[in-house]
Amino acid sequence: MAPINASEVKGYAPKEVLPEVETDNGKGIGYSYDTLQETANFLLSRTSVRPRIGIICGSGMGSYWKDGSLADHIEDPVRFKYEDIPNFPVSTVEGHTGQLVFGKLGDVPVMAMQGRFHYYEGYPLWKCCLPVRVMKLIGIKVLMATNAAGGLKSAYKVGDIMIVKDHINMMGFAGNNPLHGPNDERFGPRFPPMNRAYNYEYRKIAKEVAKELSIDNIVREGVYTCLGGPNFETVAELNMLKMVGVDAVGMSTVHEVITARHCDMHVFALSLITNECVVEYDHDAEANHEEVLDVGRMRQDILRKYVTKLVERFNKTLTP
Ligand SMILES: O=P(O)(O)O[C@H]1O[C@H](CO)[C@@H](O)[C@H]1O
Ligand code: HPA
Repeated sequence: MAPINASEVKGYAPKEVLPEVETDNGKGIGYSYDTLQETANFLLSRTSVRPRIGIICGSGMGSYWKDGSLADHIEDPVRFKYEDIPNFPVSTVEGHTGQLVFGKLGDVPVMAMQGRFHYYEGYPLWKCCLPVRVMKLIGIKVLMATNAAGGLKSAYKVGDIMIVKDHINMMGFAGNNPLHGPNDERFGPRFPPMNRAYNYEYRKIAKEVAKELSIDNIVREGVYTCLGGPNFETVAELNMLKMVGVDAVGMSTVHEVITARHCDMHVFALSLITNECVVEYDHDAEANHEEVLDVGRMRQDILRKYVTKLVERFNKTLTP
């Protein structure tokens, strides 16, 4: 039988368009501390902003809709396209602009990622989380991760904002973890605890601020899980996740949080519920990325105000 030429198979991406899976020149999994320090030094030498809070803008939040998004409201911005940053991956998902923005949100210096990296794009988890380690090396103390997620808990409505209380690392159950491979103690310990991953004080502040802004009627608290994607879930998969206590489903964040906690950053995370998870068979609705982006746009003003206030409050908890 004649061998199949993979490049002629429909849907096969030729090697040159796939992101490279890199292994630090064969020395191990992930980039070395020194390599990431080079990336941090590159950024620090090109901006005078010294952020202590790093924000990851999820799908439709700060990435896609110009002028109203969080990242577009950062004052005195210094922007770096991902492709211009040494060792950085590039964003390939619609709604993820692909740039780092340094500047001020309210009166707080921040660094925002306008677009994140996902496993389904072809990046290994350690590479999806590389920016978190770079954040650590530039002096950031708090990671605020935002994402778009499907609402699994029946009480959740599209447009709700869920404060993440905890996560279930489904990909980790199968041995896929951003910390897989040799451990560099300069980042953190071999066996980091994860029972206090989502900072209790920040969750409490987030509930108070929701009241102050009169958005407590749409702010919830729940458990997030990340699946590998890129397909949305089957009915059976969603029902299984519901049974084990998942409230919202996405394809990101969990590995970023693990990486941040490993290197002792404080973590706060928000999910914007962009669609209802379909848990019955006799239902016509189908999850789709356009709806995810549309709901991001619908909520961008509220999210921007909420995140800006949270950043101001979290910053007050940090010692000068
Ligand atoms: O988690 P973020 O990046 O917000 O995006 C979510 O939305 C996309 C699916 O529509 C997936 O990338 C999923 O993870
Ligand atoms: O329903 C979803 N499932 C997985 N990821 C998602 N990201 C936004 N919505 C969803």
